[in-house]
Amino acid sequence: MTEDLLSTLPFGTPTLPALAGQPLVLALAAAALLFAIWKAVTHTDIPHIKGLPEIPGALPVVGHLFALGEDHASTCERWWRQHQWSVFQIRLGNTRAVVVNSFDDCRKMLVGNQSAVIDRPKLYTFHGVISSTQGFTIGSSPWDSSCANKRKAAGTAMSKVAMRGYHPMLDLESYCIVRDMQKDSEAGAVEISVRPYIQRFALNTTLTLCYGIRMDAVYDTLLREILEVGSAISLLRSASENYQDYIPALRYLPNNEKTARSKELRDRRDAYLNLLLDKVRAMIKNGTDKPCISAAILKDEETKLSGVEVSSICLSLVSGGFETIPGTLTSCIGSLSTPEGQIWQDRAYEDIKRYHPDIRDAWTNSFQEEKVPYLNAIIKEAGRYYTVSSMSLPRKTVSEVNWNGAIIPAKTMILINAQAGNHDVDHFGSHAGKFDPERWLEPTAPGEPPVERKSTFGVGHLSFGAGSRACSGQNIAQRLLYSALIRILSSYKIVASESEPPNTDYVDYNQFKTALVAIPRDFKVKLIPRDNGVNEECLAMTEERTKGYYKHET
Ligand code: HEM
Repeated sequence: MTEDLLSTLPFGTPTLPALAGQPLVLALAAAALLFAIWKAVTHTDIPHIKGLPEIPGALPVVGHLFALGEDHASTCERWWRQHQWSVFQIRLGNTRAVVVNSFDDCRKMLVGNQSAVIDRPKLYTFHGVISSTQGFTIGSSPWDSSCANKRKAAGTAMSKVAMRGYHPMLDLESYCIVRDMQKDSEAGAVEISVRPYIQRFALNTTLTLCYGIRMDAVYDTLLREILEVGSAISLLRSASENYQDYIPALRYLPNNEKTARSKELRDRRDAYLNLLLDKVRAMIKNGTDKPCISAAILKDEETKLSGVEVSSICLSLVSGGFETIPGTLTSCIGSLSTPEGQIWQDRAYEDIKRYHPDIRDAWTNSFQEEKVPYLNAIIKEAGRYYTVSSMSLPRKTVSEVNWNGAIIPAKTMILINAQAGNHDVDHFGSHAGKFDPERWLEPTAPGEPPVERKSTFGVGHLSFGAGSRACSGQNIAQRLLYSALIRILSSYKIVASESEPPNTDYVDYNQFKTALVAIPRDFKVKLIPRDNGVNEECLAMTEERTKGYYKHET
């Protein structure tokens, strides 16, 4: 065949090299094609960062997404310990991310580089579909002047000074927890699940702040709709649930279920947000509105914020607290109900009595300040141990970060593994994996009252983040946890159910590892009244005092 071909060519044609080269050219072309394909399937928004280790085993197209599994925080913690790299890079599909694990490195990244890591990444499903109507929440807004304005307005609304105006709300909502626990547990005779009461508490407080509206029933339809939609949206923000954020081709699949589900949730959320704002408008018209963020803005009293910014602030506050507070407080009660936890409860009760010798005084003066050291220690430990937002909220660099000589470029996603940092034995000691409120107390001689240990870094753990985009609701969150816990612990001794006990493992307590905020597994407790007579008296007294507050219930 080759000879036949050769015989047809004119004399002098450079036939031999061409023919000899043909397979070579084909091979080169094939290699170039393969290289181009390889480049395309391993391409990332940010090229490989020199000098920063990358976890081996990234696959084409998906990168480390499959290897990360459902529980990103625990997988990254394991990689840290296995490779001895606290800071490493991974690939989430087409997105390069830097993961930070140890306590000291998390602190150094968030505080030492706070202007560089002030941004948040934009994700296709959450930003492009779910947030297309009400604007981005503060926690998901990229850093710009609008985000700065929203953050400032939220900061003012939740400052220590503003908190004074919320005493009636804290009084009423923490009272409602005990009122309904007392009723539903038949004064301790029936085991109950505590989470629904705490969910209503968390949601009502932020709804009151934002709209001056609350719901009295634990299973109110609107309340449950807000909680259900919020939780479903939280699931759609997780990387493991949403591959289309990192593998763009998936967005174009026919019958894209994620997009359809996102649109459905967006519409349901729009419906209740509009309903709430309409209620505020109606109350303003009738002169019955309560002081709240949206009424102030609707009446154009103070700000230069746009309508979308107002919705965004209200949405941020409502979604900021409705899962984090129940996640932390429910799990905390789970740990306190164990045999060991009951000893801490007794010590807390003793400390409450030290500051409020008459328990009725703990009811009238429990929401103005956080002064009982043992309770503060329990709250800190609950925040640390149950890191409800295990991978925090993602950050993005706006400028280069020089990380021990490796240059992390602008626009790189930064993931803070708060769960790993909060259980870092190098920082919290060898018992970092144990729930122990007393780690936050100074060692004292027997018989001496508990004294809080001063923290050198914010609240002392990473659960509220840190630096330029730290949790805006941190002050109010601490006060909410405190005002609920002091009343619950002064009313009851809490004992875990034998048939449905709590799961107190700091990873496994969470039933949905893929969600942005943990949802504790269900459990039940028995409430043993400390003094039924005093409980009834405190409830009656608070019922009377809070009668006039926030009548506008749905
Ligand atoms: C136990 C309760 C809470 C926990 C554990 C928690 C945790 C967090 C975390 C980890 C962040 C991201 C911080 C960072 O990137 O460094 C955050 C941001 C935020 N939180 Fe909280 N939070 C809690 C309660 C609340 C409450 C009650 C509100 C509002 C009423 C709230 C409002 C916000 C807002 C607005 C942001 C966004 C800040 C920004 O991006 O600039 N949080 N929170």
